[in-house]
Amino acid sequence: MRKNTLVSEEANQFHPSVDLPRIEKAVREILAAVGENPDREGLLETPKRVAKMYAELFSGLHLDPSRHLKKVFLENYDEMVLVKDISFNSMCEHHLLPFIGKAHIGYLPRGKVVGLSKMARIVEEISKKPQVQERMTHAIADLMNKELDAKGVIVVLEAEHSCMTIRGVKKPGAVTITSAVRGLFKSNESSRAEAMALINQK
Ligand SMILES: Nc1nc2c(ncn2[C@@H]2O[C@H](COP(=O)(O)OP(=O)(O)OP(=O)(O)O)[C@@H](O)[C@H]2O)c(=O)[nH]1
Ligand SMILES: [Zn+2]
Repeated sequence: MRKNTLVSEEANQFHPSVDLPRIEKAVREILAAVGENPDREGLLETPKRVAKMYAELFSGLHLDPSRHLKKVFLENYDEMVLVKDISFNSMCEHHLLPFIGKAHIGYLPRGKVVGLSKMARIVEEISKKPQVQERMTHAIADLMNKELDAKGVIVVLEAEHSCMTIRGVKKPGAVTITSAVRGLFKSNESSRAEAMALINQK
């Protein structure tokens, strides 16, 4: 006997611990609480859609991004590798509103390099949970540093927080920039300056 009639007929393609019917119930409750009629035509499928949306936007809660950095290539290259303009969207944990921007990741390899797409994959997974930009920046830097045993890692994130643009203080265009440096990028000013110049180059 099914407990909740809102439950989707589709197979749950999300992690088994994601309780879609529970999210659907909560969304219905929010709609009612703000004074909407959750039973009107246009809103009938909304709880189901929102449940799937949250399952997708928070899918990183159930993933371990380190798995993307396990396959490395042994390469005699010890100069900087920088992937910039990796687009991301995450959800601010204070308001559950998106913050959207770009990540730039540079590292100085110590004999091991990683597939470039893997740097975008870790950004993607680390972004898919309730986040703050500072923690996300640190998480990317620490993961790169640990898994690659790099000589140095630099991570810069720039993002617009919709909790600051569509509500509250309402300042569209305000961009938050966070950075984290590890290893040589911390101790060597010219390496850090070189990376920042490349990141800022349009
Ligand atoms: N440090 C940091 N703050 C964030 C981030 N995302 C959102 N915030 C801020 O979290 C704060 C929450 O502040 P509160 O005073 O608890 O909540 P609030 O009353 O909704 O605040 P206002 O947005 O000023 O209306 C706000 O200042 C947001 O701008 C983030 O990634 N990092
Ligand atoms: Zn917020």
